[in-house]
Amino acid sequence: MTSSAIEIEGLRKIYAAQGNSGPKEALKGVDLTIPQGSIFGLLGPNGAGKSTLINILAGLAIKTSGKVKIWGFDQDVNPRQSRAAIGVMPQELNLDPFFTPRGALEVQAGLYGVPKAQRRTAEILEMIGLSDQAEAYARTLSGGMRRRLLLGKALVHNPQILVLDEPTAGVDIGLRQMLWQNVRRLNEERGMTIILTTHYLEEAQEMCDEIAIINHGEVIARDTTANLISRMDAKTLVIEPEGDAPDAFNLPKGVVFERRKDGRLAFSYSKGQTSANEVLDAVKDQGVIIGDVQTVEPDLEDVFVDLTSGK
Ligand SMILES: Nc1ncnc2c1ncn2[C@@H]1O[C@H](COP(=O)(O)OP(=O)(O)OP(=O)(O)O)[C@@H](O)[C@H]1O
Repeated sequence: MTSSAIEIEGLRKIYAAQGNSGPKEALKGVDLTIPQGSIFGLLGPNGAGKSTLINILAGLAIKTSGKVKIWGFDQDVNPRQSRAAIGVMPQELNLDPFFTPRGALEVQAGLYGVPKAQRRTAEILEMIGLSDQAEAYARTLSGGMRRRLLLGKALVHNPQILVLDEPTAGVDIGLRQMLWQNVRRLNEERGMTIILTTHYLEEAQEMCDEIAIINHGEVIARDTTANLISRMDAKTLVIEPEGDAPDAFNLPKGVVFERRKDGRLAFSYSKGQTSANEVLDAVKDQGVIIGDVQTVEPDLEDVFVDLTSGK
C-alpha cells in the first residue's frame, strides 16, 4: 500500500481545437503527490487548469498522457478501484430536479454498486442537515441545500478521498461554516483525505495543511501552507506616533516608508535583511515618540499574488 492518496506524473491534457480557437494545452506535464490524511488545497487563477485536473481525477475528463494513481490504483490499469476511492463534489449544481434528496443519494449509491444493506442514506442526510427535506423534490431546495446534497452524493460510497471543487463559492457564512465543520470531521474522525479548490485564500490558509499553486497548466509551488507563507520575506511595522513625525526618515537600506492616511507610519522591510529593532531605532533616533506598534506578517494571498501576477 502507498502512503500517497494521489500520485500524478507527467499529466498532460490538450483540449481539441474548437471553431476558431486552436487546441488548448490545459495541463503541461503536472507532477503532484498528495499525502494520505491531508487537507490539500489546489489554488490558481481562473483558467489555470484546476477543474481539468479534478475532472481527470474524478474520471470525468480523459487525460492526453501521463500517469494518475488514486489510492495506489493506476487509473488505466484499475479504473474501477481508482474511481471507488474518490468522491467529488462538483462546482455546478447539477441535480436532477425530480429527485428527492433520499432518492438522489440512493441512485448515486446504486451507481457505485453499494449494496442496499451497506447504504448510509439516513446517516448522510443527517450529516448534511437534510433529514427534514429527505422527501422534497430537488427543485424545491434552496441553493445551499442543493450544495449540501452534492456533498452527500460525493460520500455515498464512503471514499477515502473527497474532492471539493469551489465548495464555498457564493455561499453564505452559515453554510460555509457547516461545510467546513463537516469536512474537518471527515478528515479528523475518518482520516479522509480532502482535496479542495477555492478562490478564498484566507480559507485555504486556515483549512489546508499543504497547498499546490497551479498557473498556466503547471504546478509552480507546492509546500506546506506554513512554509509557503514563510517564503515571503516581507514584513511591515506600523507605528502610531505620539505627536508630530517627520515626512522622511533616514532608514536602513531596503526599508520602505509610507505615511498612511490615518497618520500611522508604515515601514516595510525584508526580514532577512533588517530587524524590527533596527527599524524602531531609526524611527526613535529621529525624535518620534512611539505610541503603539503593530507588525503585519505576509499571508497566503501575498504568496499567491507574488507567484502568479504577471507571469
Ligand atoms: N472543454 C474544454 N474545451 C476546450 N478548452 C477547455 C475546456 N475546458 C477547459 N478549457 C480550457 O482549459 C484551460 C484550463 O481550464 P480549467 O477549467 O481547468 O481552469 P480552472 O483553473 O479550473 O479555472 P476556474 O477557476 O475558472 O474554474 C482554460 O484555458 C480553459 O479555457
